[in-house]
Amino acid sequence: MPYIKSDGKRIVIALGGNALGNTPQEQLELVKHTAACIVDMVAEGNNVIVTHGNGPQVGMINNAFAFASQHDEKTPEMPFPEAGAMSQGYIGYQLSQAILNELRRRGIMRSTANVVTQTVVYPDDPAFQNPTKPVGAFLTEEEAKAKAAETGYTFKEDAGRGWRQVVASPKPRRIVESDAIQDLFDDGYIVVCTGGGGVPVFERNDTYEGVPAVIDKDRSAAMMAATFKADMLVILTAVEKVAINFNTPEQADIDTMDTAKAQEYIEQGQFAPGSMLPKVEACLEYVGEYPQGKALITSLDKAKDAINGLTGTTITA
Ligand SMILES: Nc1ncnc2c1ncn2[C@@H]1O[C@H](COP(=O)(O)OP(=O)(O)O)[C@@H](O)[C@H]1O
Ligand SMILES: NC(=O)OP(=O)(O)O
Repeated sequence: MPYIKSDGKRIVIALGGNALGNTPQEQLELVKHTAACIVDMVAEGNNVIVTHGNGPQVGMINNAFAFASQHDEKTPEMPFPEAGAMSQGYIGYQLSQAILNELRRRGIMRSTANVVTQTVVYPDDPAFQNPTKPVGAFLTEEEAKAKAAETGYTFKEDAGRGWRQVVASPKPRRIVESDAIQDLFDDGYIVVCTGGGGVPVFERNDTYEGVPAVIDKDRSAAMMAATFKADMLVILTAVEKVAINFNTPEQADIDTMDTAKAQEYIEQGQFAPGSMLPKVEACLEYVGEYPQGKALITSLDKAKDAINGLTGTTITA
């Protein structure tokens, strides 16, 4: 399908878990709505890069192969980096297909391009000593402890929502396919890439090598937004605005915050580690690197209004 090069805003979008759901079947349905929200932004003339999480999906693939290989000698074990690449592949396929279908339905002559992406991380990253990234399903404390005893995996409580396996989440340093993504973006493609933050790789002796870890997709999205000098980083999650005193009777939504105010709230512990804190930190990394940029945290449903300044939480330098 041909595409029209647009002169609108250049936006890097990071999709949260609620845009995808937990199973491929659930996801196939949910991505129709996700695609409609993305195409709403494209229809206004914006150029978008779409990245997405993969915590539940990479955990599911990893668990499935671990279980199957234990019970069937013909099924191999699947290395964790390959499980990450598989998650990027199938999520990217479903997202891209749903976006294409929505573009066609509305008669919009734009096209998608999917890039399975690798992200360089450093071997001496302290994250490797302290796994923090939740992957896979939510378990009860009893289930998690039983699984930990059986497999040796690490499980932690995830922001009051249950127990999940955790793996290391090193800082993204460089997107290997950055030039290709930038060319596709500049040519007007809706680029679906860097899913799950990209498959983490070490770069040693001029060679890339996969690492069993999961990068925070919001951090990789922030790095791309800064690298590509995107006008906006848009982090889409389940809430319309970031709040102080979240989930208490004193909850108050934040419309805008600059770096200094955000740091003050971080020091007060206003943003939960493992959920909202890394999103705010990702926004700060982006505006720190590219102060002309605007970072936005909002919900998928409010994305179009938020990029037009009507809602969401905006974070500026
Ligand atoms: N201060 C806060 N303001 C708003 N939401 C918060 C706050 N602290 C924690 N949260 C929670 O963080 C969630 C977003 O994190 P998470 O669900 O991990 O992200 P993702 O959408 O990427 O999967 C929100 O849906 C909300 O439940
Ligand atoms: N890779 C990543 O950040 O995934 P989730 O958003 O699903 O945790």
